[in-house]
Amino acid sequence: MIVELLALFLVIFLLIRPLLTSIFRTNRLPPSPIALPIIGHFHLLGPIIHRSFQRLTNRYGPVISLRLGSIPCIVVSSPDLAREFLKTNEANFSAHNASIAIDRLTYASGVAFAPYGPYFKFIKKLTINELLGSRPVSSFASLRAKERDRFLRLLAEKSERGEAVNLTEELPKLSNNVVSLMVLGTSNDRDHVDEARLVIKEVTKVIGEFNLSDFVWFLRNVDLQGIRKRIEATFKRYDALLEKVISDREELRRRKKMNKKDNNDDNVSNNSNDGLEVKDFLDILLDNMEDENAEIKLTRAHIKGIIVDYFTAGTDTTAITTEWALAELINHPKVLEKAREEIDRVVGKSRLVSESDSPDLPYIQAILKETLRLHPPLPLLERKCVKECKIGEYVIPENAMLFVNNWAMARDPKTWESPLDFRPERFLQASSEPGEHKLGPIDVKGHHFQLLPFGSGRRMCPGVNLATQMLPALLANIIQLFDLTVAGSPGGHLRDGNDQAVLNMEEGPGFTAPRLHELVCVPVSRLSSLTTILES
Ligand code: HEM
Repeated sequence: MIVELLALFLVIFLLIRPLLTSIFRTNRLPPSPIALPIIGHFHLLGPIIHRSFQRLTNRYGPVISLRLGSIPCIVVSSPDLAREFLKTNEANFSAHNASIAIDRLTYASGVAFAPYGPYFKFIKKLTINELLGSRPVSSFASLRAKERDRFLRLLAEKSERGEAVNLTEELPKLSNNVVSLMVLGTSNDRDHVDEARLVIKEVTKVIGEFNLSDFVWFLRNVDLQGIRKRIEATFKRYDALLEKVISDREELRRRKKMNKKDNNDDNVSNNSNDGLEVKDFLDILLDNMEDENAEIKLTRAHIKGIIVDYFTAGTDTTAITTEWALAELINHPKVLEKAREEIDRVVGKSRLVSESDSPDLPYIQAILKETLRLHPPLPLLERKCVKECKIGEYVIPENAMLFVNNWAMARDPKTWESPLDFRPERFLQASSEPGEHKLGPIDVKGHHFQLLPFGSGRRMCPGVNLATQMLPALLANIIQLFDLTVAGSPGGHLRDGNDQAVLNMEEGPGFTAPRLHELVCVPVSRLSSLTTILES
C-alpha cells in the first residue's frame, strides 16, 4: 500500500513539477507561459520557430524563459538584452549548442560546435589566417570571379534561348563551388563537388529539424521521428565522399614528396602548373595532422568535421541571402532602378562589376544589409549557457539554451522605422556629392546589437569577410546584366494593394530561413554588349 501511495505521489509530482516551477521560480527565471508536463512549451511552437518566439515575446516581454522538454531555454528579442547576454556576459554564452544530429554529422569534432577552449581557438586562428580572414579572402578573389562568370554565362545562355532558370537551385551551386575551391582546392573534380552539394543539402535539412530526442531525456535513445535513421544514412554517404577526397589528396601528396625527392625539386604544387607551391586549406590541415610537434594535433575526424562545418555554414547562408535580395528587388522596382543608376554611374556598361568596386557601391551594400536585416539566414542566434549566471534580476541556469531572435528584432518598431518595409536608404547617410550615397554607421559585424546577421563576439561568424566581399559583387553583376522576369511556381505570386502581381515572400521552415517558393526567372539581357563583357 505504502509503495503504491509513494508511486502515486511520484507520478503526481512529476506531472505538476513544471507548474510548480513556473509559479515558484518566476522571480528567478524570466517570465514564462505555463508549461505542460514532459513536453514543457513544445506545444506553443509552430513549424517556423522564430515566429512562434516572436508571438510569445509580444505577450510576455523581450526576455522569456521556456522549457523545451527537459531543456531550459531563454529567448531574447531586444538589442539591449542581446548586448547584455552576448557582450557583457559573453564568457557565459561562448558555446553553441550541439544536437544529436550535429554531434554525429560533424564527428563531434568540427569548429562551430566545439566548446570555447584551446582546440576552438587554434582552429579559429588557423581559419582566419589561412581561409576566411580579409587577406586570404582577397587572395581568392580571382577564383571567385571565375565561378561568378560561369554563373553569369549560364544566365546569358538562358537569356539567349528565352529559358527560365531556377535560382533556388543554381545559387547554392555557385556558393558551394566557391567554398569547395577555397577549402579543397582546384584539384577536386566537379563530380565530388556536385555530390558534396547534394549531401550538404541533406545535412542542413536534418540539422534544422527539431528532434524530440534532443529535448526529452527519456527519449534520448528512441527514434520516434525516424531522424536518427536519416542522420546515419546521410553520415554514411558523405563519410565515404570525404574519405575519398582526403585519401586521394594523401596519395597526391605522397607522389609529390617522392618526385620532390627524386628531382631534388623544392616546388610542390597541387593546384597550379606554374611550379609555385599553392596550398589549399585541406593541405594545411593535413600538414598539421602529419606534424608530430603541432601545437594542437588534428585527427582525421577533426579534418572531416571542419570540412563539413565550412560547407554547411557557408553554402546555404550565402545562396539564401542572394535569393532574398533578388526577390526583394523584383518586388521593389524603384530600389532596383536606383541600384542600376549607381552601377551605371560608378562602373558603366562596358565592364563587369568586380569585388574591388564594392566600396564605391554603397547603395548595393545597403541593399545587402537591408536583406540581412529582414531575412537573416540564421534567424535565431543559438548559444548555450556554460555557467549559471545572474543577468539583471534573473538567474540563467547552466546548460540553458539561449536564442537571440534576430528576425523579431528586425521587425520591432521600437528599433526600426516602418520595420516591415524594404528600404535600403535606412543604412545610408547624406553625401556631400548630390545624387550620391554614403553608408551609415550601422555595420553587420556585431558592433550594433540591433543588427546581428553574423552574430557577435568570439563566436561570431568567421565567414563574414567572405560573404560581405562576394555578395555585393554577385548581386551587382546580376542587376547590371539582366532583368529577371518571374516565371513562377504555383503559389509563388500574390496581388498587392494595386492589384499588381508580386512575388510571394513567405518563408519556409528550416535551420536557415529559406523562401517557401522557388525563385524561377527568365533572365532578359539588358546590354547589347553582354557577350563581349562576359568574354573580356
Ligand atoms: C550571408 C552569409 C552568412 C551568414 C548570415 C552567417 C551567419 C552566421 C551566424 C549568425 C553564426 C553564429 C554566430 C554567433 O553565434 O554569434 C555563424 C557561425 C558560423 N559561420 Fe556563418 N554565416 C554566413 C556565411 C558563412 C560562410 C561563407 C562561412 C564559411 C565558409 C561561415 C562559417 C561559419 C562558421 C564556421 C560558424 C561557427 C563559428 C563559431 O562557432 O565560432 N559562415 N554564421
